[in-house]
Amino acid sequence: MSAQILDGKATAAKIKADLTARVAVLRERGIVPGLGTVLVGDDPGSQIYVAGKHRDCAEVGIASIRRDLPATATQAEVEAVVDELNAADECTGYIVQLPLPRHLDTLALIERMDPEKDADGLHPVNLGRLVHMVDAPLPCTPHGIVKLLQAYGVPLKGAEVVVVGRGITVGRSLGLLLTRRSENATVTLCHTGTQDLAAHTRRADIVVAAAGVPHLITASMVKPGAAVLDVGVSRVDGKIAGDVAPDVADVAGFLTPNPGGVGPMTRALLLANVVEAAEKRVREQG
Ligand SMILES: Nc1nc(=O)c2c([nH]1)NC[C@@H]1CN(c3ccc(C(=O)N[C@@H](CCC(=O)O)C(=O)O)cc3)C=[N+]21
Repeated sequence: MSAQILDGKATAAKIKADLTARVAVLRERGIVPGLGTVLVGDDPGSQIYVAGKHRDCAEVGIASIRRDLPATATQAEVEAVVDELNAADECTGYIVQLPLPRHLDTLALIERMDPEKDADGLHPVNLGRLVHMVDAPLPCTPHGIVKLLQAYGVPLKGAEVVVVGRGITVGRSLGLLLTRRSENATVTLCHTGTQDLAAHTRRADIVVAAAGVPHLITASMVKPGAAVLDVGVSRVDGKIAGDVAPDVADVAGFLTPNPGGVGPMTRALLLANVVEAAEKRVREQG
Protein backbone atom coordinates (compact mmCIF):
# COMPACT_ATOMS: atom_id res chain seq x y z
CA MET A 1 0.00 0.00 0.00
CA SER A 2 1.24 3.46 -0.76
CA ALA A 3 -0.05 6.78 0.50
CA GLN A 4 -2.00 9.23 -1.63
CA ILE A 5 0.19 12.28 -2.30
CA LEU A 6 -1.05 15.58 -0.85
CA ASP A 7 0.25 17.67 -3.75
CA GLY A 8 1.02 21.09 -2.28
CA LYS A 9 2.46 22.41 -5.52
CA ALA A 10 -0.72 21.67 -7.49
CA THR A 11 -3.02 22.94 -4.72
CA ALA A 12 -0.94 26.12 -4.36
CA ALA A 13 -1.21 26.65 -8.14
CA LYS A 14 -5.03 26.68 -7.86
CA ILE A 15 -4.90 29.16 -4.97
CA LYS A 16 -2.55 31.37 -6.99
CA ALA A 17 -4.88 31.26 -10.01
CA ASP A 18 -7.72 32.53 -7.78
CA LEU A 19 -5.43 35.24 -6.36
CA THR A 20 -4.37 36.30 -9.86
CA ALA A 21 -8.03 37.02 -10.70
CA ARG A 22 -8.52 38.98 -7.47
CA VAL A 23 -5.36 41.01 -8.09
CA ALA A 24 -6.65 41.85 -11.59
CA VAL A 25 -9.88 43.22 -10.04
CA LEU A 26 -7.86 45.34 -7.61
CA ARG A 27 -5.63 46.62 -10.42
CA GLU A 28 -8.70 47.67 -12.42
CA ARG A 29 -9.61 49.82 -9.45
CA GLY A 30 -6.11 51.32 -9.40
CA ILE A 31 -4.86 49.30 -6.42
CA VAL A 32 -1.65 47.30 -6.86
CA PRO A 33 -0.98 44.96 -3.91
CA GLY A 34 2.69 45.02 -2.88
CA LEU A 35 4.65 42.51 -0.80
CA GLY A 36 7.74 43.70 1.04
CA THR A 37 10.51 41.44 2.31
CA VAL A 38 13.13 42.39 4.88
CA LEU A 39 16.17 40.12 4.69
CA VAL A 40 19.10 40.59 7.06
CA GLY A 41 22.35 38.76 6.34
CA ASP A 42 23.32 36.23 3.70
CA ASP A 43 22.01 32.85 4.88
CA PRO A 44 21.72 30.85 1.62
CA GLY A 45 18.42 29.21 2.66
CA SER A 46 16.79 32.57 3.45
CA GLN A 47 18.05 34.03 0.15
CA ILE A 48 16.35 31.18 -1.73
CA TYR A 49 13.04 31.57 0.15
CA VAL A 50 12.94 35.34 -0.36
CA ALA A 51 13.74 34.96 -4.05
CA GLY A 52 10.92 32.41 -4.32
CA LYS A 53 8.45 34.80 -2.71
CA HIS A 54 9.25 37.53 -5.23
CA ARG A 55 8.88 35.05 -8.09
CA ASP A 56 5.42 34.11 -6.72
CA CYS A 57 4.49 37.81 -6.56
CA ALA A 58 5.40 38.33 -10.22
CA GLU A 59 3.27 35.30 -11.13
CA VAL A 60 0.06 36.71 -9.60
CA GLY A 61 0.64 40.41 -10.34
CA ILE A 62 1.71 41.55 -6.87
CA ALA A 63 4.44 44.21 -6.80
CA SER A 64 7.70 43.35 -4.99
CA ILE A 65 9.49 45.53 -2.52
CA ARG A 66 12.87 44.15 -1.39
CA ARG A 67 14.94 45.44 1.47
CA ASP A 68 18.23 43.57 1.98
CA LEU A 69 20.53 44.49 4.85
CA PRO A 70 23.98 43.20 5.78
CA ALA A 71 24.38 40.67 8.64
CA THR A 72 25.97 43.49 10.67
CA ALA A 73 22.85 45.71 10.54
CA THR A 74 21.95 47.19 13.94
CA GLN A 75 18.55 46.97 15.65
CA ALA A 76 18.02 50.67 14.87
CA GLU A 77 18.81 50.13 11.20
CA VAL A 78 16.31 47.28 10.85
CA GLU A 79 13.74 49.27 12.83
CA ALA A 80 14.15 52.13 10.36
CA VAL A 81 13.27 49.76 7.50
CA VAL A 82 10.22 48.49 9.41
CA ASP A 83 9.10 52.10 9.96
CA GLU A 84 9.61 52.86 6.28
CA LEU A 85 7.47 49.88 5.15
CA ASN A 86 4.78 50.70 7.73
CA ALA A 87 4.49 54.13 6.12
CA ALA A 88 4.86 53.07 2.47
CA ASP A 89 1.49 53.11 0.68
CA GLU A 90 2.67 50.80 -2.09
CA CYS A 91 3.44 48.10 0.51
CA THR A 92 0.18 46.36 1.47
CA GLY A 93 1.93 43.59 3.40
CA TYR A 94 5.46 42.53 4.30
CA ILE A 95 7.53 39.99 6.16
CA VAL A 96 10.74 40.09 8.14
CA GLN A 97 12.50 36.91 7.05
CA LEU A 98 13.37 34.66 10.01
CA PRO A 99 15.64 33.68 11.63
CA LEU A 100 17.37 37.01 12.16
CA PRO A 101 21.04 37.28 13.18
CA ARG A 102 21.33 36.62 16.91
CA HIS A 103 22.24 40.17 17.94
CA LEU A 104 18.79 41.40 16.80
CA ASP A 105 15.63 41.39 18.96
CA THR A 106 13.14 39.50 16.77
CA LEU A 107 10.01 40.06 18.87
CA ALA A 108 10.70 43.79 19.20
CA LEU A 109 10.89 44.04 15.40
CA ILE A 110 7.71 42.03 14.81
CA GLU A 111 5.86 44.11 17.41
CA ARG A 112 6.97 47.26 15.64
CA MET A 113 5.27 46.17 12.40
CA ASP A 114 1.84 47.55 11.51
CA PRO A 115 -0.42 44.54 12.31
CA GLU A 116 -2.52 45.38 9.23
CA LYS A 117 0.58 44.80 7.07
CA ASP A 118 1.68 41.58 8.80
CA ALA A 119 1.73 39.15 5.86
CA ASP A 120 3.09 36.31 8.04
CA GLY A 121 0.24 36.56 10.59
CA LEU A 122 2.83 36.40 13.37
CA HIS A 123 2.37 39.82 15.00
CA PRO A 124 1.24 39.39 18.64
CA VAL A 125 -1.91 41.40 17.86
CA ASN A 126 -2.83 39.01 15.04
CA LEU A 127 -2.01 35.89 17.07
CA GLY A 128 -4.19 37.41 19.79
CA ARG A 129 -6.99 37.97 17.27
CA LEU A 130 -6.67 34.30 16.32
CA VAL A 131 -7.09 33.31 19.96
CA HIS A 132 -10.15 35.58 20.11
CA MET A 133 -11.47 34.09 16.83
CA VAL A 134 -11.80 37.46 15.10
CA ASP A 135 -10.73 38.27 11.55
CA ALA A 136 -6.95 38.59 11.10
CA PRO A 137 -4.20 37.52 8.70
CA LEU A 138 -3.53 33.86 9.54
CA PRO A 139 -0.08 32.29 9.99
CA CYS A 140 0.81 31.01 6.51
CA THR A 141 2.06 27.48 7.18
CA PRO A 142 -0.81 26.45 9.51
CA HIS A 143 -3.32 28.01 7.09
CA GLY A 144 -1.67 26.18 4.19
CA ILE A 145 -1.88 22.87 6.07
CA VAL A 146 -5.62 23.32 6.72
CA LYS A 147 -6.26 24.27 3.06
CA LEU A 148 -4.27 21.27 1.81
CA LEU A 149 -6.19 18.80 4.01
CA GLN A 150 -9.49 20.36 2.91
CA ALA A 151 -8.48 20.21 -0.76
CA TYR A 152 -8.10 16.42 -0.48
CA GLY A 153 -11.19 15.91 1.65
CA VAL A 154 -9.27 14.66 4.68
CA PRO A 155 -11.88 14.93 7.47
CA LEU A 156 -11.02 17.37 10.24
CA LYS A 157 -14.26 17.27 12.22
CA GLY A 158 -13.68 14.95 15.16
CA ALA A 159 -10.21 13.98 13.91
CA GLU A 160 -7.41 13.32 16.38
CA VAL A 161 -4.51 15.54 15.27
CA VAL A 162 -1.04 15.28 16.75
CA VAL A 163 1.21 18.26 16.08
CA VAL A 164 4.90 17.68 16.77
CA GLY A 165 6.77 20.91 17.50
CA ARG A 166 5.73 24.00 19.47
CA GLY A 167 7.33 26.75 17.37
CA ILE A 168 5.38 30.00 16.99
CA THR A 169 5.26 29.88 13.19
CA VAL A 170 3.74 26.41 12.91
CA GLY A 171 3.02 24.11 15.85
CA ARG A 172 1.68 26.47 18.45
CA SER A 173 -0.61 28.39 16.10
CA LEU A 174 -1.82 25.34 14.12
CA GLY A 175 -3.73 24.10 17.15
CA LEU A 176 -5.64 27.39 17.25
CA LEU A 177 -6.80 26.98 13.64
CA LEU A 178 -7.72 23.31 13.89
CA THR A 179 -9.80 23.78 17.04
CA ARG A 180 -12.01 26.51 15.57
CA ARG A 181 -15.65 25.46 15.27
CA SER A 182 -15.26 25.43 11.49
CA GLU A 183 -12.58 22.71 11.74
CA ASN A 184 -13.52 21.01 15.03
CA ALA A 185 -10.46 18.77 15.30
CA THR A 186 -9.03 17.57 18.62
CA VAL A 187 -5.39 18.60 18.86
CA THR A 188 -2.48 17.30 20.93
CA LEU A 189 0.69 19.41 20.86
CA CYS A 190 3.85 17.33 21.38
CA HIS A 191 7.34 18.74 21.95
CA THR A 192 10.78 17.82 23.30
CA GLY A 193 9.29 17.41 26.78
CA THR A 194 6.76 14.80 25.59
CA GLN A 195 7.32 11.49 27.39
CA ASP A 196 6.27 8.98 24.73
CA LEU A 197 5.94 10.63 21.32
CA ALA A 198 5.15 7.39 19.47
CA ALA A 199 2.25 6.61 21.83
CA HIS A 200 0.66 9.92 20.76
CA THR A 201 1.38 9.75 17.04
CA ARG A 202 0.10 6.14 16.78
CA ARG A 203 -3.35 7.27 17.89
CA ALA A 204 -3.51 10.16 15.43
CA ASP A 205 -5.67 10.40 12.32
CA ILE A 206 -3.44 13.30 11.23
CA VAL A 207 0.21 13.84 12.18
CA VAL A 208 1.86 17.20 11.50
CA ALA A 209 5.63 16.97 11.86
CA ALA A 210 7.04 20.45 12.52
CA ALA A 211 9.94 19.77 14.86
CA GLY A 212 12.87 20.39 12.53
CA VAL A 213 14.38 16.99 13.36
CA PRO A 214 15.25 15.00 10.20
CA HIS A 215 13.24 11.75 9.86
CA LEU A 216 11.80 12.02 13.38
CA ILE A 217 8.56 10.30 12.34
CA THR A 218 9.04 6.70 11.19
CA ALA A 219 6.57 4.10 9.86
CA SER A 220 6.12 2.33 13.21
CA MET A 221 4.89 5.62 14.73
CA VAL A 222 2.01 6.06 12.26
CA LYS A 223 -1.47 4.52 12.33
CA PRO A 224 -2.25 2.79 9.02
CA GLY A 225 -4.24 5.16 6.80
CA ALA A 226 -3.35 8.31 8.74
CA ALA A 227 -2.54 11.61 6.99
CA VAL A 228 1.05 12.74 7.57
CA LEU A 229 2.22 16.29 6.83
CA ASP A 230 5.92 17.04 6.70
CA VAL A 231 6.86 20.61 7.62
CA GLY A 232 10.58 19.95 8.25
CA VAL A 233 13.18 21.85 6.23
CA SER A 234 16.52 20.67 7.62
CA ARG A 235 19.47 20.55 5.28
CA VAL A 236 21.47 17.33 5.41
CA ASP A 237 24.42 17.01 2.97
CA GLY A 238 23.03 19.92 0.93
CA LYS A 239 19.66 18.21 0.43
CA ILE A 240 16.34 19.06 2.10
CA ALA A 241 15.54 16.48 4.77
CA GLY A 242 12.04 16.49 6.19
CA ASP A 243 10.82 15.41 9.62
CA VAL A 244 9.19 12.32 8.06
CA ALA A 245 11.14 9.18 7.14
CA PRO A 246 10.54 7.77 3.62
CA ASP A 247 9.12 4.46 4.93
CA VAL A 248 6.07 6.34 6.28
CA ALA A 249 4.72 6.23 2.69
CA ASP A 250 4.06 2.48 3.19
CA VAL A 251 1.62 2.98 6.11
CA ALA A 252 0.15 6.47 5.72
CA GLY A 253 -3.10 7.03 3.83
CA PHE A 254 -2.10 10.56 2.78
CA LEU A 255 1.37 12.08 2.72
CA THR A 256 2.90 15.41 1.70
CA PRO A 257 5.98 15.21 -0.50
CA ASN A 258 8.86 17.38 0.66
CA PRO A 259 9.70 19.44 -1.31
CA GLY A 260 6.38 20.01 -3.10
CA GLY A 261 4.07 19.76 -0.09
CA VAL A 262 3.71 22.26 2.74
CA GLY A 263 6.35 24.72 1.39
CA PRO A 264 4.43 25.84 -1.72
CA MET A 265 1.21 26.11 0.34
CA THR A 266 2.98 28.42 2.82
CA ARG A 267 4.04 30.68 -0.03
CA ALA A 268 0.55 30.75 -1.59
CA LEU A 269 -1.12 31.69 1.71
CA LEU A 270 1.44 34.46 2.20
CA LEU A 271 0.25 35.95 -1.10
CA ALA A 272 -3.35 35.51 0.08
CA ASN A 273 -2.63 37.64 3.15
CA VAL A 274 -1.22 40.41 0.93
CA VAL A 275 -4.23 40.35 -1.39
CA GLU A 276 -6.66 40.29 1.54
CA ALA A 277 -4.92 43.27 3.16
CA ALA A 278 -5.30 45.19 -0.13
CA GLU A 279 -8.98 44.22 -0.44
CA LYS A 280 -9.58 45.27 3.15
CA ARG A 281 -8.00 48.63 2.46
CA VAL A 282 -10.36 49.11 -0.51
CA ARG A 283 -13.41 48.22 1.63
CA GLU A 284 -12.39 50.62 4.38
CA GLN A 285 -11.31 53.52 2.19
CA GLY A 286 -14.00 53.04 -0.48
N1 LIG B 1 9.17 35.59 8.22
C1 LIG B 1 9.27 34.36 7.72
N2 LIG B 1 8.18 33.80 7.13
C2 LIG B 1 8.27 32.54 6.61
O1 LIG B 1 7.27 32.02 6.06
C3 LIG B 1 9.51 31.83 6.70
C4 LIG B 1 10.60 32.48 7.32
N3 LIG B 1 10.44 33.71 7.82
N4 LIG B 1 11.78 31.85 7.42
C5 LIG B 1 12.01 30.56 6.86
C6 LIG B 1 10.75 29.72 6.77
C7 LIG B 1 10.85 28.60 5.78
N5 LIG B 1 9.84 28.87 4.78
C8 LIG B 1 9.64 28.15 3.62
C9 LIG B 1 8.66 28.48 2.71
C10 LIG B 1 8.52 27.78 1.53
C11 LIG B 1 9.37 26.75 1.21
C12 LIG B 1 9.21 26.07 -0.08
O2 LIG B 1 8.37 26.41 -0.87
N6 LIG B 1 10.03 25.04 -0.37
C13 LIG B 1 9.98 24.32 -1.60
C14 LIG B 1 11.37 23.90 -2.01
C15 LIG B 1 12.29 25.07 -2.20
C16 LIG B 1 13.75 24.66 -2.15
O3 LIG B 1 14.16 23.86 -3.02
O4 LIG B 1 14.47 25.15 -1.25
C17 LIG B 1 9.07 23.11 -1.45
O5 LIG B 1 8.82 22.70 -0.31
O6 LIG B 1 8.66 22.56 -2.46
C18 LIG B 1 10.34 26.38 2.11
C19 LIG B 1 10.46 27.07 3.31
C20 LIG B 1 9.20 30.03 5.09
N7 LIG B 1 9.68 30.55 6.21
